[in-house]
Amino acid sequence: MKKNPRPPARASQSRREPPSPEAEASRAARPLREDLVLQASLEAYGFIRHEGRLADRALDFTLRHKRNLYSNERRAVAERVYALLRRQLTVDFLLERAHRGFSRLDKTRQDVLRLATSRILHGEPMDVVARTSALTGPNADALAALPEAARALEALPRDKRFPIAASLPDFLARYFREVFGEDAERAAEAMNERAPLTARTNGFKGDREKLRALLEQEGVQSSPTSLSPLGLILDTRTNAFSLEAFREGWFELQDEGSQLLGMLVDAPPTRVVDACAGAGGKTLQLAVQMKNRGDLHALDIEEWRIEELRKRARRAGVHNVRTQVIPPEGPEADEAIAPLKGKADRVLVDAPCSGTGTFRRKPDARYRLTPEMLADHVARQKRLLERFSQLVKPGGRLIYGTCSILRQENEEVVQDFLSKHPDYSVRPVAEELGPELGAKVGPGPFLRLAPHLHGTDGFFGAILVRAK
Ligand SMILES: C[S@@+](CC[C@H](N)C(=O)[O-])C[C@H]1O[C@@H](n2cnc3c(N)ncnc32)[C@H](O)[C@@H]1O
Repeated sequence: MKKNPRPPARASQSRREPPSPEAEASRAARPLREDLVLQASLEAYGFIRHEGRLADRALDFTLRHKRNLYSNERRAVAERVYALLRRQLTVDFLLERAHRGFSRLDKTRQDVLRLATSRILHGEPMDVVARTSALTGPNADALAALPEAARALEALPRDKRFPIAASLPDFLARYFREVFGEDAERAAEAMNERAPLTARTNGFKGDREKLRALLEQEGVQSSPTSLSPLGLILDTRTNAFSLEAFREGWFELQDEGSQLLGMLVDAPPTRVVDACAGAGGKTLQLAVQMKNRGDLHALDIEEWRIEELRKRARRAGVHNVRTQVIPPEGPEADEAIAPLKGKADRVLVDAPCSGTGTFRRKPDARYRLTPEMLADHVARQKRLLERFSQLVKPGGRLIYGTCSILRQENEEVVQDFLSKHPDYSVRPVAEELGPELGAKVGPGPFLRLAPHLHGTDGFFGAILVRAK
């Protein structure tokens, strides 16, 4: 085979004329052109590690400009970059021990070694990795020294080993230990797994079994989620956005944990506020709960997110949403929401947070987070709860949620709010979800989800009821 065959003419026709399934299947079976995969992986990883770009954007950008890569090669680039991000601190630790001159190598050489080491950690044979990474001399020898470096890691005392083995910055490793105790290793391991591709059935179109049958007709196998009654887990290789069922609004991609948080709202067909609506993941779910009746106010500070929400609402057949872009802080923010004061039966505050529950999907986020940023998140969460609680009418409910596993952003924010608002009390989530499901998502009165226990992203949810 030629090393760099010219891309077939169809490759540039991209979207409107996708390759036939037969052509795609035969390409997927070809061996990877390792030099091209390595080059693209280095570029994307370099953007993330050395320029601080977000992983999904860096990969999008790189792969958009590498039109000559086949789909199996694109997948390999994405998988290898994500796999390395999940193990970045482990890989660096091992290489610093396995290669004496590692820190003096130029960035690209270091990254070649990092990608190679990560592939070995993920089970690829060492000789294949060395050959396909074009490593020679001391750089190839370093791979052979990895098992000894791994033994050195194993020999460290637990508190030193855990952050490195889990690839968590020290302060996060400490919080993981505080939250999960003896289970911290298992919790962190599960955060380093790949997340499932989960859909939420749009109840306006039909039920989950009907959606399952429709997906099967399009060649996509799925299985029901075990906790959310609305979810289906799709084969991760599915390009969900290209499916007819998606285009016709039958489903949205939404993690099962996020679906469970949405279920806590139990929105009646009256007046409901989704205060941090973003692109509307939960807004669309609430619209179904409301049977498209009443007023569902979707607020956010970002115009582009609200614009996306509008598009998704049209596709989903949602008619009761009123969108509003609001200022983030200060008297203007209060003024913007003043007409809703004391009028809402439900207010959902799905607060911006550290995202520590979503490391499966965003493995690079952990390296960006600092204790100072965490403190900023907490301060903002308290301000948002304070502001949006004013919209709850007597007897109404305030639902607070995050995709964080950290107590500081969850229980502590709720406790702080309750200490200032004696007219609010906690409604245990089991009362909302029923005893069977409720028993699985605790412990305690809150929704507390984690990948190692529930197979979902990490989520927190609290229902706070305002006295009549
Ligand atoms: C966790 S995301 C929401 C996700 C969304 N609810 C969903 O289910 O897809 C948090 C959102 O809060 C928004 N936000 C940040 N500060 C805000 C503020 N002061 N007021 C309202 N929304 C805010 C962000 O723009 C972001 O879209």
